Amino acid sequence: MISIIKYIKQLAGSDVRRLISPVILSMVDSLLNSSMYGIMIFAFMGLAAGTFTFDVLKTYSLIMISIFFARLIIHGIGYTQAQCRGPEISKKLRLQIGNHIRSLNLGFFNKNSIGRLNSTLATDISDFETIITHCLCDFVKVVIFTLMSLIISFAIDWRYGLTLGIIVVVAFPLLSLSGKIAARNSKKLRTSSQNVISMIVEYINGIKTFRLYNLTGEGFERLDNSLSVLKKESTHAELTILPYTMSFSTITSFIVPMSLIIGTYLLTQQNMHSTNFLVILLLSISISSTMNSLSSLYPQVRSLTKASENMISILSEEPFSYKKDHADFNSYNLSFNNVSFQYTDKVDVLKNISFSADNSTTTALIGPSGSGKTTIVSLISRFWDVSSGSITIDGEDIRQFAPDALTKHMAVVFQDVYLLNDTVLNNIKVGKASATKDEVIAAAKEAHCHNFITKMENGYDTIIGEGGSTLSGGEKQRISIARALLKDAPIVLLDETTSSLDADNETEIQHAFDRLMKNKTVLVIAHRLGTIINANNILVLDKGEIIESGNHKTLLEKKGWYARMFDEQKKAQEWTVQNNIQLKEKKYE
Ligand SMILES: Nc1ncnc2c1ncn2[C@@H]1O[C@H](COP(=O)(O)OP(=O)(O)OP(=O)(O)O)[C@@H](O)[C@H]1O
Repeated sequence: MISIIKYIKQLAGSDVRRLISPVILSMVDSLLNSSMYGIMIFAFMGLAAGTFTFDVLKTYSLIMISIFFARLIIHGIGYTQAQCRGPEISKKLRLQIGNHIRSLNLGFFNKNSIGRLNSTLATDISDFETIITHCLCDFVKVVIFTLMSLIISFAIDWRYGLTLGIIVVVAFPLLSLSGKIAARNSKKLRTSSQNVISMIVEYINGIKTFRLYNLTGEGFERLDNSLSVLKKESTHAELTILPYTMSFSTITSFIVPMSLIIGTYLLTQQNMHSTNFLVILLLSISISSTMNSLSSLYPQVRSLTKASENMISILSEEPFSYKKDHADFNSYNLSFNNVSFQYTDKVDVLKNISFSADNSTTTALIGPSGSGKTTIVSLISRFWDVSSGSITIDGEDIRQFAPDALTKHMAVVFQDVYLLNDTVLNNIKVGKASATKDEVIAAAKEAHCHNFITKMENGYDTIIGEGGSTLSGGEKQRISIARALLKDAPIVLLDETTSSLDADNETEIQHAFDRLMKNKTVLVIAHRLGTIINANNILVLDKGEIIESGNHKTLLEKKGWYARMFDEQKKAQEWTVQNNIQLKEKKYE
């Protein structure tokens, strides 16, 4: 239990103080509840002694009514506080974890499955909220009431107190064991449920592939297996804990018959006052039912162990370090200085990369698949940090700046465009939250998406499905170009931007790019060499190294990889044009 309190303290941070008040109110409520039994003893004693007059009855009734209303108010305040503060603390925690994840190196996502993150952000935090909102106060109430009942029972008769004490001492280790097992089971259960979530996410994302390869339904063994494991773990968790909780409940149920036996013995053999006998019976019924509720409450509280560890392990991931929250540059000259980079510890994905990309210039990155082009772009956005060497903007190492501060100066159009499940308007406004509708429309026109947007059911107010599922690849890409145009940032990073655009639109889109790239520091990844002929500098990458660099003319003169590829692409293009002409001629024959 102490470990759970430590976890709550660690996760709630300074807000843990806000939980003290509802916990104290629960304690007071429980103390007042126990005090009713004290008053009952006095009342019964007065009755037996014949001193129970109408005035005494009035006094006792007044006290009882006052305690009743005090309890009502205290319970109401404590309950309301817990109900309000629990969700507030967990909301803060959710935001804290979300913001923390945002500040991490993207390597974190290589190590952690979507299922794990999903389960932590949804289930683990919800469980934490349930514990701090409901279970914590209830648990405190039960413990205080049990302790007070023990004290009262000793006050009535030490032999009765001792009997009750022995039952509690025998029962509590069982409860403690059930808590330990619940904590252990919850580790396995949570891991299995994380696997199931990962599989479901994979299943939904890959539904097309699964359907094409008949992997849906029973055939999709991975999801099927993970569901079976979850079912097995859930059953195992219930069955392993059951003997302990049942034994605990059985022992606590013995309190009433044991009290009856010991009470009768004390009454008949030891001359105990009959009023005490009555109080013993009433008290035993209350302790028995209160302690019984612990059998489900305690394992529930202990199962928070794994959930807390999951959240703490995410929060203890080292975020990107930086010195400055803001980045102000006089120029946007970008420079790679002997940059090497590894995603994992072993393989150098980039080796000693050095180049400069100055203001108002375009630098093109080309090379075979896996040569490191996307990695270079990701390093500039500080998705990752270099393993050695440095990247500078205006002579300043980008590691000095918070990633958010850096990306404010960048407009990025990546290969895999992510669109929000929101209106078209808001999706474009991602580029500039303060943009007016007119500005959005102007950007959409420049990116050649205005026409298809206005043909949609609600125009700019049409909701795009999750991840842009209702749009074609080219449409998604044009919306992402509109975003970048709206942002109008001084550094432009383009990755495979023309790959999903249809041929008819490509020239027009190229104009939009020219507008986007004008007077900017541009880094563009391209596979079609025809689009980068005018680039100021072309870097040819192979296996993480720059094997050639220069402009189109000098690279052709070198007669190396670039010249060979350019020649091949030109021939392929001529061949396609030739084929198209022949096909058209055949059609009209
Ligand atoms: N998140 C990652 N974790 C580990 N390795 C990665 C990761 N992303 C890329 N790599 C590896 O780094 C190397 C360079 O990848 P990168 O995506 O930069 O190549 P690229 O030139 O952009 O390829 P393409 O033209 O196919 O997009 C590849 O070997 C790739 O497998």
